Amino acid sequence: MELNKIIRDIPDFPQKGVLFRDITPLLHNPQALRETVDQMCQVLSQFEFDYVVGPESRGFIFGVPVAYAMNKGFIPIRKKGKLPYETLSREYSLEYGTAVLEMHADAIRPGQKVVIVDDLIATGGTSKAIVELIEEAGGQVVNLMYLIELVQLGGREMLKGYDVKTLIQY
Ligand SMILES: O=P(O)(O)OC[C@H]1O[C@H](OP(=O)(O)OP(=O)(O)O)[C@H](O)[C@@H]1O
Ligand SMILES: Nc1ncnc2[nH]cnc12
Repeated sequence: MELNKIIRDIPDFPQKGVLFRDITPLLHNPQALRETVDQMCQVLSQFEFDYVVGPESRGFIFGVPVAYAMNKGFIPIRKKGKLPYETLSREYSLEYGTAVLEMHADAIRPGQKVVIVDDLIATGGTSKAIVELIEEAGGQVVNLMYLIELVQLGGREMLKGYDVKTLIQY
């Protein structure tokens, strides 16, 4: 199944000049959803790790089923003010704005290994902030896994030195 054919392009969303890659048709299609999660698990099966880390909101969509299928725990990264316990936090910039991400301070113990799962890497700003949160907690990022890579936005360069895997490149 060609997953790239099911992703819908929306010009000028959420602001002028951004070509938004809409994954909702892929989520709507049971076969495409299963294949996406299965392919992510297949790639990640070569790594040893303790947790899947995924950012709100779209990182949750793929991160939790991957964690479930691989019998791992899931660590949510949330936008500022949503996590109830003590947090670590990082400001970051996006293709369309800036924000603050947080992780629970006790989510990762020093030496634990994690993979980051998200729907898409654009500038890499979100993922860089997550890597910094994980490393501040003493964790090690062994892989970063995405459905979509927007190559021209340079996310890979931002994450130089880390192992980035993507299923579809634009
Ligand atoms: O590589 P970057 O330039 O950081 O961009 C990628 C991030 O942007 C999107 O999330 P967004 O912040 O739009 O939030 P959402 O998942 O709640 O829609 C996407 O799901 C990634 O997390
Ligand atoms: N162009 C884009 N399409 C979909 N999600 C995004 N997140 C950041 N940039 C994006």
